Amino acid sequence: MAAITVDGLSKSYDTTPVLSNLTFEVDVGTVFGLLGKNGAGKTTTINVLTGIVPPDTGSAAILGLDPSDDPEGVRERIGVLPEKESPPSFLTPREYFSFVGGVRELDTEYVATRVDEWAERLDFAEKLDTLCKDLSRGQQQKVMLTQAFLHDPELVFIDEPLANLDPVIQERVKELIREFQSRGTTIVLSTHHVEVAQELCTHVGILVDGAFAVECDPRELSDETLRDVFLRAVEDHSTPLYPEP
Ligand SMILES: Nc1ncnc2c1ncn2[C@@H]1O[C@H](COP(=O)(O)OP(=O)(O)OP(=O)(O)O)[C@@H](O)[C@H]1O
Repeated sequence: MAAITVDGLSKSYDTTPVLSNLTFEVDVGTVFGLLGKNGAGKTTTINVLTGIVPPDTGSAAILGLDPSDDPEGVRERIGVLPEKESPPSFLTPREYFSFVGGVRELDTEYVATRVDEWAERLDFAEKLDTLCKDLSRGQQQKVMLTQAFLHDPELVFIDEPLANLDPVIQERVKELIREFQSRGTTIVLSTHHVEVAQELCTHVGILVDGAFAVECDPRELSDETLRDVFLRAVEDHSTPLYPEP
């Protein structure tokens, strides 16, 4: 069963095309990796699928809902960790989670229990009552990851899940992603960490010129790594900065 169906999606900013007839499906319970060079359109894809940005043409179904027609309905059902997002500087993590719990109409005790569990797993319990402006970038990332999963959504979009996290916490986040996947949660992650995508993803799409140049199951690669596949797909032949005279 498909958690996400994307059909002929196109999006331009002014006259510059970013997505061109992008078509794909993500099955329920998949960890789907969205790969591509800087500016390839990964964040734009997530923004269209989460109802933040309207597409020019094409359609998408997210858990059966159209993000253009019912963006609130989509956002209720999914979790999102957007790129470059921080928790509000003027709230503590605990206050922020209570705010998110309120917006998502979650039971107060349920939120308190989930927050304690995530703070324990990601090692930020001692920072729950510190203003977010005084948290490190990694601690802010832990808070943002927690809010994305707080309501135990069926589908979660994460832009760079491991950004700013130390190697110990990176391993714990990978464990958490695997745990959620084994319970049937669908996870879409956009990342430049090709090795992490190879480790975690059950499917990847490599965006080139607005559509997937390659779609594959990285676990099935035998002769080459996902990095090799990526480099071949984007064919990045750089010229020397200082050519031989
Ligand atoms: N609001 C906007 N207005 C105009 N151009 C935009 C806007 N948002 C993104 N773009 C452009 O669209 C292209 C795709 O951007 P996007 O952020 O989707 O790429 P990305 O694959 O996520 O890149 P990165 O890996 O660098 O984060 C870029 O050229 C970017 O400059």
